[in-house]
Amino acid sequence: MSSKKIAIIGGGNLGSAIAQGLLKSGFAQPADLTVTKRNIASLSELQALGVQTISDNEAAIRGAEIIVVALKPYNVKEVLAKVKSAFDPKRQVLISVMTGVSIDDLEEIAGAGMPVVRAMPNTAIAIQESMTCICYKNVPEQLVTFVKDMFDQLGVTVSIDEKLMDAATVLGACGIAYALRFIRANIQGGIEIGFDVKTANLIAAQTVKGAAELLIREKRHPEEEIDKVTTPKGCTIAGLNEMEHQGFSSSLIKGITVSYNKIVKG
Ligand SMILES: NC(=O)C1=CN([C@@H]2O[C@H](COP(=O)(O)OP(=O)(O)OC[C@H]3O[C@@H](n4cnc5c(N)ncnc54)[C@H](O)[C@@H]3O)[C@@H](O)[C@H]2O)C=CC1
Ligand SMILES: O=C(O)[C@@H]1CCC=N1
Repeated sequence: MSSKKIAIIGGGNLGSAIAQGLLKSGFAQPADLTVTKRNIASLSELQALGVQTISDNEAAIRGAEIIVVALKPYNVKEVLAKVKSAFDPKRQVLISVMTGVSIDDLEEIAGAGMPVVRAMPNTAIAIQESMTCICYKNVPEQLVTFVKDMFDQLGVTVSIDEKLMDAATVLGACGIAYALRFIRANIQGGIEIGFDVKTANLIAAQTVKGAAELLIREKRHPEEEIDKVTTPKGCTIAGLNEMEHQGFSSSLIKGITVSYNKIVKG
């Protein structure tokens, strides 16, 4: 459990998911957590759990040692410029989960010498199942350990070079949406071949979970597992090949590169 005060600046989709994950994991107690948003009325779920929700970013930053910034990338400079004096490099660390905001930008925002972390989680952080890629600058060893511990409670972490952060955003954070769209298509197909939506949803989601677990637990390449399913002249290979004829892998690869170029080229 954390003995440090944590402020989440920007309690939107991701900021709120992080707060929920921190509480569910027991890493943070409600009294140690503050979440900010301009309109705090929509944070009633967190309020009910005992989390402090305020619109005063400056007070939240001053009162915390761990500052997680989950604002939109386009308004972070404007929002945090007003509260720059609240950052204290001697006792705080700034963790940004924002897309495309570099460590250099973050140092400019919070002041030179500020320990800075870029972390790229995904929305499964709310249920402690995030994939979180992390890089650090100027962060003392014990704070690196603290930050890693924190995200380890919220899923799986990997430390990467900052130059891979945009790629991590696409594969890990956008990846949740790609996976969900894959599941949705399975549900649509499942209904067409006879299932009601609820049953199709369960079968599609549990099947994807099982496929992912085979790779994670057994550390295998997907094709090794696919070979076990594709009976010669069988229905699996017939369906898979038709999917490839229709551009299945190609469309995913193209989508991933379009998402990536959207971040790096705008
Ligand atoms: N949603 C996702 O799956 C992921 C998002 N990200 C990044 O996280 C950041 C947040 O994304 P979302 O949560 O999706 O966006 P969001 O729009 O849901 O959250 C941003 C929040 O900041 C609040 N806000 C705006 N001005 C504020 C101010 N002056 N003071 C306090 N709060 C203020 C907004 O009301 C909003 O709730 C973005 O930079 C995004 O790139 C990163 C990984 C995954
Ligand atoms: O779509 C976006 O811009 C953000 C970044 C990663 C997930 N959502």
